[in-house]
Amino acid sequence: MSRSLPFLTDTLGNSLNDRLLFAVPKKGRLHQVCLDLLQGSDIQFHRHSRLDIALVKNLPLALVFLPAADIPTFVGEGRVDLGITGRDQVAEHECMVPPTATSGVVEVLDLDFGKCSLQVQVPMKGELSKPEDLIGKNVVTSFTNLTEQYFRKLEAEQAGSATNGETNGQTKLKTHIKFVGGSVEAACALGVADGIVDLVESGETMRVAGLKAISTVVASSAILVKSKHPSDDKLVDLITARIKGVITAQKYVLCTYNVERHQLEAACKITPGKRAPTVTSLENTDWVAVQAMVERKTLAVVMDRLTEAGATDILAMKIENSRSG
Ligand SMILES: Nc1ncnc2c1ncn2[C@@H]1O[C@H](COP(=O)(O)OP(=O)(O)OP(=O)(O)O)[C@@H](O)[C@H]1O
Ligand SMILES: O=P(O)(O)OC[C@H]1O[C@H](OP(=O)(O)OP(=O)(O)O)[C@H](O)[C@@H]1O
Repeated sequence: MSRSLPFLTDTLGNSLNDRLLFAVPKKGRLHQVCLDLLQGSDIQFHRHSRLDIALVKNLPLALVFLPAADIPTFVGEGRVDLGITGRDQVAEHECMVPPTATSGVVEVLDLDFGKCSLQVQVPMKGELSKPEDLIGKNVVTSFTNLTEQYFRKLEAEQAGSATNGETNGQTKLKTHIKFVGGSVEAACALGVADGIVDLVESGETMRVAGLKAISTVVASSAILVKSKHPSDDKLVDLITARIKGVITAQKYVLCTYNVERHQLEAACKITPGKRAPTVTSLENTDWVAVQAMVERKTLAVVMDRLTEAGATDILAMKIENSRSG
């Protein structure tokens, strides 16, 4: 490990040179979920107020709190080894700074939260109904690079370009793309935009603003990313395994039930488990006890089907943590 960070060393009175640096969103939608994930992974730290760096007490690691939008830059340049951000932010960054052999981020893990889509939206009431209708008009977004790439392709396709939709950096874009840092949904009502490109999760913000989605630019979720050459590969693997364990534990529950042996095959088809269900004989009976991991979101239906298949004493238990190969 050889990184020279004199400023950070002075500010904290501690050396960061021998620590893996891990960037975490300092605010916004991903912040609290990331803190919960760190806690579940037993990454212990104390963050002084106003300070965006926290030393981890029980691992040679330091957390760096950064805006989600900046994390791909720091990780991509190898200034920070690991980070959590949205796939949308990585895509936006890579539009501007394409990865090379030595720079750019590597996706390590889909974290299964922060799910949303970057969508082209227009007023619900109005003449615009398809993305092509916005060509030559004003489009407001926080994702100017992805939006420019999207409309460049659309304009080229519409012009029947010989490049067959390939982007051409030299052609002047007809569509006017403007940046705003937040509250993008207000732009149409305020007359700044004819359409917007903004994130949609539940769709509530879009509906309340009187907008409808007409196309998807990128589907996103939170991801764990690493630099191309992290300072400590072993520690990256250890943190990845811990985070994966927490994510899996949140995604699954442990389901146990009793079933008569002649109904076991049908029951096991309902709960195949991650690898296979664990089956234990109940002493001096024709009954067996079955244990299997079940995806939390399918649990109610699985329990209904198990009951129909003759299972009884069905229990579902929260998994605190997990680890698998
Ligand atoms: N409504 C949402 N639902 C799920 N994930 C979202 C949502 N909005 C944003 N995200 C994800 O969170 C990331 C960070 O967005 P967010 O707007 O919360 O950050 P920010 O701009 O740093 O914070 P703030 O808006 O509070 O200033 C996005 O790039 C996206 O991946
Ligand atoms: O589909 P929904 O569930 O309504 O979520 C979408 C909204 O969430 C995000 O904004 P956020 O609330 O984070 O604030 P911002 O507008 O300041 O970015 C996004 O930019 C949308 O406005």
